[in-house]
Amino acid sequence: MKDVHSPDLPVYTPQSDECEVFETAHANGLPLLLKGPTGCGKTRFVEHMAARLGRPLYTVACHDDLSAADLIGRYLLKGGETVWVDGPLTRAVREGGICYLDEVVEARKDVTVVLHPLTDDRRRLVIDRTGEDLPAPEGFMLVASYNPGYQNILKKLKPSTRQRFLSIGFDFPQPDTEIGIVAAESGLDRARAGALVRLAGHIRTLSGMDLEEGVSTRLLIYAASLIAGGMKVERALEAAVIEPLSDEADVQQALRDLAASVYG
Ligand SMILES: Nc1ncnc2c1ncn2[C@@H]1O[C@H](COP(=O)(O)OP(=O)(O)OP(=O)(O)O)[C@@H](O)[C@H]1O
Repeated sequence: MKDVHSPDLPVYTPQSDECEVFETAHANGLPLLLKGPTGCGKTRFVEHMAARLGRPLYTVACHDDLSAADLIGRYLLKGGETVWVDGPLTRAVREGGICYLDEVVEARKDVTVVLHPLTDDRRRLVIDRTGEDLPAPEGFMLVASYNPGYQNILKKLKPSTRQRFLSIGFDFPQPDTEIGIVAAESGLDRARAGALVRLAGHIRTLSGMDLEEGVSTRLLIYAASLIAGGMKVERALEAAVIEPLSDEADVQQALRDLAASVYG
């Protein structure tokens, strides 16, 4: 395992004891589900932990067309011959790596059939097309994420799937932690990063009412990077916060008013 402070680890500031939970899950061969809003650090967390544990990481951004074959692999025609090509999940199993399924709830239903035997005590990947039945070696871990905020009734994880995973709930970091993250990622000073985080605090109290979701740490970093690069705060907020959050003129105006009250 790598030193937590090693310079080649992707930087991650913990929110709580999530690193210990991840490590223990990994040591025990248990799958982990990360729940939380977009852009709050889930992917960075997995990248950090995979590097820390010295495991290869295969990340798959799930979408509504993603099928089991996209994860497992398929036969492809190469130079007149048909050859089997492993998908990212199979590669992770063969190498004892970590497979991260981002927004797993988006994937097609046949994906669940593949995940179930991998996420209970069988820990096996069955590849019908090649007739292989691969036991997952020590080191292999399945991590999935989903955003409970914008799930609709049709797109929910079934209890039989959810209850195969340990779960960690993520949220936006505490203000002091978030200021540190925004400043470190963008190069902006802490005072100006602090103003952005204060604005975010106000905007997040609006989410659910006028906004589908509060402003992410990712967008704050974008805004901070623009400001650090010399752009005027007003223009940076317009491009990195107001336009990305809403298309509606009245909501955009409410956000501008909030910004004016913070920067007033
Ligand atoms: N705790 C943290 N430590 C360091 N950087 C962070 C942290 N949280 C967020 N970030 C920064 O915010 C950015 C967005 O985070 P990340 O991509 O991990 O979000 P996410 O939760 O995976 O989002 P999505 O669900 O949209 O994939 C990262 O690239 C990183 O710059």
